This record gives sequence, structure tokens and C-alpha cells, in this order.
Amino acid sequence: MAAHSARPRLTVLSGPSGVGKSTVVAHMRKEHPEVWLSVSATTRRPRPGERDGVHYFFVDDGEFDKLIANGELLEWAEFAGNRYGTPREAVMDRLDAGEPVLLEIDLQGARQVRDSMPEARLVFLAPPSWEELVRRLTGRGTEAPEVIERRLEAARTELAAESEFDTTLVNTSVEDVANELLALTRVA
Ligand SMILES: Nc1ncnc2c1ncn2[C@@H]1O[C@H](COP(=O)(O)OP(=O)(O)OP(=O)(O)O)[C@@H](O)[C@H]1O
Ligand SMILES: Nc1nc2c(ncn2[C@@H]2O[C@H](COP(=O)(O)O)[C@@H](O)[C@H]2O)c(=O)[nH]1
Repeated sequence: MAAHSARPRLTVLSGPSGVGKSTVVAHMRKEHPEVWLSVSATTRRPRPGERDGVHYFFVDDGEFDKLIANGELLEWAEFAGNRYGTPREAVMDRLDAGEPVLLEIDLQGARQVRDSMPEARLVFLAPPSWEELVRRLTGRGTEAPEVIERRLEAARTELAAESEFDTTLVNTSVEDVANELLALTRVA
């Protein structure tokens, strides 16, 4: 059997900022740490409580430029004023080792992964309503009002792209969605 066909599922989780991607993934991984989550590189400043190498690899613009130039990113995108990218090698190593891999990335990144790895399953996390999305993003309290505005502007584009994804999960209950996501990471 060819090495690539033996690879387990690569799952990409996307959805508008504030919909609850990190919350759902954290809930799932508490019970199922075997689902490996890629740690992205970003030029964004850490939020209180975020740790380098755990939540993100926090890099400056020059370091991010080098990651791009050296071909070290599987995909990358600029989102609401910062850059984010998926380190390629760690993802490939995990897939080659037979472990399920999860990426939590924006729409632009999901499109790039779909193009380069068509076997990936693309999952869209949708909010129960626009009003609830605004409530969650605002209620998180991590962004300044102008940043929230930029993220909501991006959210309109992201919501309009839902049909590009293989599956949509609506984040009404964190527990239910975490279970659904777990099942998707396991289906070959
Ligand atoms: N099902 C839910 N019901 C109510 N609140 C939720 C639910 N899921 C997440 N939240 C809350 O919504 C806020 C945003 O969640 P989270 O940070 O996980 O979003 P995100 O999609 O990862 O955002 P970003 O893309 O900006 O990183 C958090 O305060 C979280 O506690
Ligand atoms: N294209 C990529 N998008 C990524 C990556 N890592 C995270 N993200 C997405 O960026 C936004 C904002 O994240 P935040 O932590 O600043 O709130 C969100 O949609 C993330 O999913 C990545 O490696 N590539």
C-alpha cells in the first residue's frame, strides 16, 4: 500500500472568530489527548494566559518571513492584522506516525490545505446565530473594539463560505460538538 493512502485523517476546523473553535477543541482533547492539535506560528501578541509553544509559537515579523521563505509552513494567512501559519514538518511527522491530526485555522488556510491535501476533511463550525457570535466574541473580552470589528467583518466572509466545507457543526453545545468532532477525526 502506498504510504499516503495509509495516512489517517487530517481534519481542518474553521469558522468565524469567536464561534468557539478553541473551546470545543480543548473540551475534546481533555478526554482525548491522542487527537494531536497542530501548534501554529503567529505574529499576534500573546493574550493573558497564552504560552509560547503551547497555544502558539509567538514570532516576530522577521521570523515569520523566514518560515515562509524556508517553506516551513503548510499554509499561512493574514487574519485581522496578524499572520498565522501551520508548521509543516510536525503535521507530516504525525500523519506518517499514524496519528489523527487536527488543524484549527481560518478560511484562507483551509482553502490552501484543501488544494495541497485534498484528502483532508474540512469542518466548518457555525454559530447558532449572528447575534450569538457577536456576544461570544465581545464577551471573551480579549480584543479591542476595533479588532472585534475587523474580526466580524472577516466573519461575514467566512460564514458565506460554509458550503465549501465537507461538514458543518453548529456550536450550540460544546459537549455535543466536541463529540461530533471527535467522531469526524476518527472516520477514515
Ligand atoms: N457553545 C457555546 N456556548 C456559549 N459560549 C461558548 C460556546 N462555545 C464557546 N463559547 C464562548 O465563546 C467565546 C469564544 O470562544 P473561542 O475563544 O473558543 O472561539 P474561537 O472560535 O476559538 O475564536 P478565535 O477564532 O477568535 O480564536 C469564549 O468566551 C467561549 O467561552
Ligand atoms: N490560516 C491560519 N489560521 C490560523 C492559524 N492558527 C490560527 N488561525 C486562525 O486565526 C484566527 C485568529 O486566531 P486568534 O487566536 O488570534 O483568535 C482564527 O480563525 C484561528 O483559527 C494558522 O496556522 N493558519
